[in-house]
Amino acid sequence: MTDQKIPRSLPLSEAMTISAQAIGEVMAGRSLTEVLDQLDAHERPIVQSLTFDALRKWVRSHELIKELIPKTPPPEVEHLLSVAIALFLHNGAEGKGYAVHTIVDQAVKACSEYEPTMYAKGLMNAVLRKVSLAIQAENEKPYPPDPVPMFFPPWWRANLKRNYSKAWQAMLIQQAQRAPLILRVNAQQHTRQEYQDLLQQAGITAEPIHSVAGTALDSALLLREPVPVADLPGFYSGAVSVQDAGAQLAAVLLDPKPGERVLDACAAPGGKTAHVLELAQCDMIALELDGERLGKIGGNLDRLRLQSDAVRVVRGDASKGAWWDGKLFDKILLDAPCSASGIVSRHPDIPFLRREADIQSLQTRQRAILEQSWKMLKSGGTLLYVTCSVFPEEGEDQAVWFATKHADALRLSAPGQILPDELNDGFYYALFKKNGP
Ligand SMILES: C[S@@+](CC[C@H](N)C(=O)[O-])C[C@H]1O[C@@H](n2cnc3c(N)ncnc32)[C@H](O)[C@@H]1O
Repeated sequence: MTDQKIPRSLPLSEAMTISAQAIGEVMAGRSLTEVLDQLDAHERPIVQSLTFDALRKWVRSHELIKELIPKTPPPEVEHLLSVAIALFLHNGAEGKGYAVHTIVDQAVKACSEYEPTMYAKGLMNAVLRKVSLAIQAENEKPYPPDPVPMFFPPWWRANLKRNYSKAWQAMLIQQAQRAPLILRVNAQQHTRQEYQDLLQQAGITAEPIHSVAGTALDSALLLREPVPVADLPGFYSGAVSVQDAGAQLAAVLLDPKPGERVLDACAAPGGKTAHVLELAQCDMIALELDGERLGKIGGNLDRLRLQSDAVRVVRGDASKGAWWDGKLFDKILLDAPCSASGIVSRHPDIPFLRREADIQSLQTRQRAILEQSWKMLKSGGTLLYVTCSVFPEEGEDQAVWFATKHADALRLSAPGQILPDELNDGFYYALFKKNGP
């Protein structure tokens, strides 16, 4: 997911109402991606942008709401307030965006257009005017009141504090920022330089990202000013994909060669499957447990023109062998189900959805998939274990557990834990070679 410029495709008041409702769904435990997937194409960019910002500024907006409204308002009003306040906060941080009176007018209009909030027009107007003054005063002070404006549950903060005593706060501040747009050029169609030239001809400025965590990247491009994907030359004929630079390490570290038998054990929506196939035409099984997500793999491969008889998308459980034909693999990419704690800047709903107990159950699932995958790997073959997590329980602890348990597992050089940064999300990478005769 990426932030787009806010296109004025929908009146702001309507977008605010939909965004407040989306926040209500997240608070009830639904994934924001799922909620956004149900919107019409013209609604999605603006609603996504408003909702992301509201979730990123949750702590600060709720401090202000608490300060100004002694009795907690009903959730519908609270969510609408958080959407409007986040717009003020982003204006303060970036010095651009909507005028104060527009935000207030549109939020009041949104209130009057939706039955459950209709009664709160006066309250909305009064609170937002006070908030705008408070934020203006705050911006004149040298330090913001809360360095981490985004909500992270206490157990999450405690975990990071324990494991990254110096970096934890900077990590959370980083994850509360808007994420840049990063592209992966399809090497089957263009070199990075060729595509950068095409972008330039279209008036879009991009710069190469040469490496992440010491691993060279040949296809990554950074767009500091995001654009809608429809404006990217050749997007619909597969010239390019949107993919974080940290995620682009997976296929590079796996290092596929033409004709090799490769398993992508947890494949949907297929971003890394596609990247592997862009690098080498291998004999690929893309395995996925979730039937709905499975459909996205084929869609991505179609758009990127990567479908062939050598590529099979299979529904199955990677922790079991029921789907497997018994033929060993040369390489296995295990992009395991995880907390997704490394990709919060692109999925700001995650801290609201995760529970502390999830970490242990994810650890158990990851181990089961690791065990089964190892059985399916040839002697001399390699397995790349990946998570988009920053919790060591899902990263280094797992790699150490695995290497200790398997005398035939040789650890090869790999980046290990990568922390979220301006250009990449947080990922974990461990590479194992199966020793054998
Ligand atoms: C981190 S995501 C994979 C992202 C994907 N590799 C990409 O780059 O687009 C993990 C995926 O594993 C799937 N999954 C979870 N448990 C699984 C299992 N036991 N077997 C196969 N897939 C599983 C999830 O449904 C999810 O789609």
